[in-house]
Amino acid sequence: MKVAIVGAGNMGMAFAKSFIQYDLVKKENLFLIEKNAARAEALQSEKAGVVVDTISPKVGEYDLIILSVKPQDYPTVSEELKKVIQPNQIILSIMAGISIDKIQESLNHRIIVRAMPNTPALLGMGMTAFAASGDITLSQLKKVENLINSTGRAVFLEEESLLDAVTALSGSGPAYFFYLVKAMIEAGKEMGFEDSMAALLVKQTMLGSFHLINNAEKSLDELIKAVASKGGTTEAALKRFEEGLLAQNLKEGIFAAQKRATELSK
Ligand SMILES: NC(=O)C1=CN([C@@H]2O[C@H](COP(=O)(O)OP(=O)(O)OC[C@H]3O[C@@H](n4cnc5c(N)ncnc54)[C@H](O)[C@@H]3O)[C@@H](O)[C@H]2O)C=CC1
Ligand SMILES: O=C(O)[C@@H]1CCC=N1
Repeated sequence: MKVAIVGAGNMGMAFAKSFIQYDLVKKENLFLIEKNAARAEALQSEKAGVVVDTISPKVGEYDLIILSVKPQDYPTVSEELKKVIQPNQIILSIMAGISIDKIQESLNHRIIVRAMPNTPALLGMGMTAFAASGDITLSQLKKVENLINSTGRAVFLEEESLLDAVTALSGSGPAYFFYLVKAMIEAGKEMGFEDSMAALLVKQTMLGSFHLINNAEKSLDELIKAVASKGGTTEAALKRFEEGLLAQNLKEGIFAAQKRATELSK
């Protein structure tokens, strides 16, 4: 398959690297359109693919075009892209908040897949949800799904409107996890540990706990109960979290992310 990527930044390249790793796309068939000169030069020197800095008619030769610029940069991109796009090309957008309708209208093009990945895709451990326009064939959809599967797990959504919630939950989710880990490491340092020791204690705890969620055959409440002894230390921490409305604040943060995704589509 021949793939062009408009915006070879973090997510665009996370995708590209997985396609190459699983031999779904050959480097000579990977067209990287990257506006930032320093970034383009770095991609060039690591021989990541065929690197260019602007959208040209050559883009029309690729089976799939991935849109991975920031939503704010999309108007400029669509202006250029609509001049060169060919009717049989598949568009895969990973941009937050920009609807299939909007992409169809701005590109005057029908075949659109809209996906929301996350950064663990860098390690082939991403979580992506995707939806598609009614105009796509099953064969085209399967081709895109096969590509996304190389970046981790993928789920198809019948309802595109759920993608803003996906963005808030799994798209932004890695940042929430890093935020919690960072706060725990900081607490460790304030209690007297060296940075590296605090980080080790927290990271191994998060890793082991994640595997318990998947393997212990217990609900999250049961797992919490198994740690929190009556009158003990965990209970003291959980009580403080409840007083500070930590769970509620987390949920409200996620709802704010969903609202922002919806705003981006306007
Ligand atoms: N970073 C994340 O965790 C996730 C990001 N996304 C979406 O992916 C998209 C990209 O995000 P990131 O990779 O984080 O951003 P990024 O800033 O790393 O990458 C965007 C790239 O697009 C390039 N660019 C901007 N305008 C261009 C143009 N006209 N032509 C060619 N290249 C151009 C920039 O120079 C930059 O390298 C966004 O729309 C975001 O909503 C989706 C899921 C997760
Ligand atoms: O923060 C953002 O807007 C993008 C979408 C999901 C993760 N990063």
